[in-house]
Amino acid sequence: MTFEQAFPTFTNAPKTCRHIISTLFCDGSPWIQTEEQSLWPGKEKGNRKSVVISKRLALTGISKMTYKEEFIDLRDIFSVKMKRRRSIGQKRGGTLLGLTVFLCIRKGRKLKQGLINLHNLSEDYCAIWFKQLKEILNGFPNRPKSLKVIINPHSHKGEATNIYNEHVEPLFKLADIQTDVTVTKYAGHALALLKECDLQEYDGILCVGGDGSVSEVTHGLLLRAQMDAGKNTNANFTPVRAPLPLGIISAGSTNVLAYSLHGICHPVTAALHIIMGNIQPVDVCSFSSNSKLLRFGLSSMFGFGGKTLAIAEKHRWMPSSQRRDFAVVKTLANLKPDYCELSFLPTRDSEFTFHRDSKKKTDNYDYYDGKGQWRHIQGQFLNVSIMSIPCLCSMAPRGLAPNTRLNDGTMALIVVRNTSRQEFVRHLKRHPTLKDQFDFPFVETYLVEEVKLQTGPPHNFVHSEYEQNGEAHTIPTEDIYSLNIDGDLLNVSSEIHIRLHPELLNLYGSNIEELDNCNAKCSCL
Ligand SMILES: Nc1ncnc2c1ncn2[C@@H]1O[C@H](COP(=O)(O)OP(=O)(O)OP(=O)(O)O)[C@@H](O)[C@H]1O
Repeated sequence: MTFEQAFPTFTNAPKTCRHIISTLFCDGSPWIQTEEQSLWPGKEKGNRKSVVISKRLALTGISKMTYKEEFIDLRDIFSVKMKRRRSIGQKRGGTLLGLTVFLCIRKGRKLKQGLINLHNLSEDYCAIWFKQLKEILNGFPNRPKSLKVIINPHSHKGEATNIYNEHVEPLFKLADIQTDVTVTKYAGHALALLKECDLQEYDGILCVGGDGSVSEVTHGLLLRAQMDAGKNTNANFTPVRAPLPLGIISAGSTNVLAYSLHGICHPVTAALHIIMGNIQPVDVCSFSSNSKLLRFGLSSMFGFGGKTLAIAEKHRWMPSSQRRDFAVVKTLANLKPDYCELSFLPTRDSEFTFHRDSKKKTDNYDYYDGKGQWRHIQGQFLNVSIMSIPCLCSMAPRGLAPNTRLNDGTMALIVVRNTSRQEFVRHLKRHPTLKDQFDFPFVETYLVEEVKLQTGPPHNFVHSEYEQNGEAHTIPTEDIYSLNIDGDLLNVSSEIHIRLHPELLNLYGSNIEELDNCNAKCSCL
């Protein structure tokens, strides 16, 4: 008797489901070639494979299955559970109904949970399949068993804990991932924790929060790696890679890293990337001053970006969405350029790009005449951005730096020279549109490996005033300026040296190549 004759209801199930079930029972070798994994191997009825599989299914005694999705493969499974009927309040035992297989399903950039119910009343059959599936799941690389979770309870609208408890923790439980949760009590708590906790207990770190929290955890994790490797961070050192991958559950207002990584802010997608062990290496920058390491980070802004964050931080009492818009408007109202000297090393293996008429730059430019040579520019700048990731966010769905990638070994250096407020606003307003935000004569972009940023000639210095014998005196003090590093504010007074370190950090996630298809809308300009 064929399988179809034995179990007529099963013939209506999607072919891919039959394919999955069959692969579970190929003794010793549950795998089918890649090209066959996403589709039923034989389209024509009665071919050799389908007959073999049908026989196997007949032997297993599968009586019924339900599943709506198509095109899945074994690697999409992240959990298997025994399915039992239990009366209300009953916690153990119950009548066995079969197995439930949990799957990760991709819908565009989103990942969601799916399931297949395999109905079978035999304890013996279910025990065998359960064991075999568990073995398969344990064999997948990078899937974490234990995570250190760090939650900032104050991020954005204070929703981080809820987001974790409602959307993430149940999935981790389903996937049998152990978690050790710390809810931070003060700014800098995550950094202190990562400096001293025993990381060997964990397979990965998870940060639930906004950009500032992610930045602190990224820095903490990389700093810890340097401490463990005995690196002297006060010299021009070559950093070692972070020991554990980092997962990000976005709970902030802008969530630049989460957007750049997942293309969307969706806690379930982020959680499933972690569960499935999807790893994406990213390039990281180190920020040093006077040969002293200040910070590891992924993006930085000086000028408009730094001042906006400084104002936003001073108005933390405002709701976060209003705070950001308020800070943008206030900084625009007082728009002033800063004098700045920039030295940079263009990327060796890629042409740096100009987005303005190069003829107009002859007065300021020491033209690049070979690869690997330092270049220098100086003048009055409204904003300088240095970014090792594309920095996607709702205000810039294609990215603040769409000309770089997560791990392409380059940083984007974007320089906005002094211009009128009106022109600068035009440049900002292009970020959420499909128009090129760099196509202005006052904007220049380069792909670089290293940057030195020096600001504030004597006439720009901050002066402190005092009175002596009735006379007013001024003392020039150091020029302190605000640097926005991944949404965290850093006040600096001397030259900043920014170096790129390719693939220094592994993140749980995937690479988003099709940036232009993102439909997010601007909310602040
Ligand atoms: N318990 C805490 N109390 C106060 N500050 C905290 C606490 N935990 C973390 N922080 C700090 O809060 C800062 C901002 O956090 P985060 O970026 O997560 O929120 P946000 O600013 O609301 O989000 P976004 O940056 O997306 O607007 C971080 O720099 C972090 O160091």
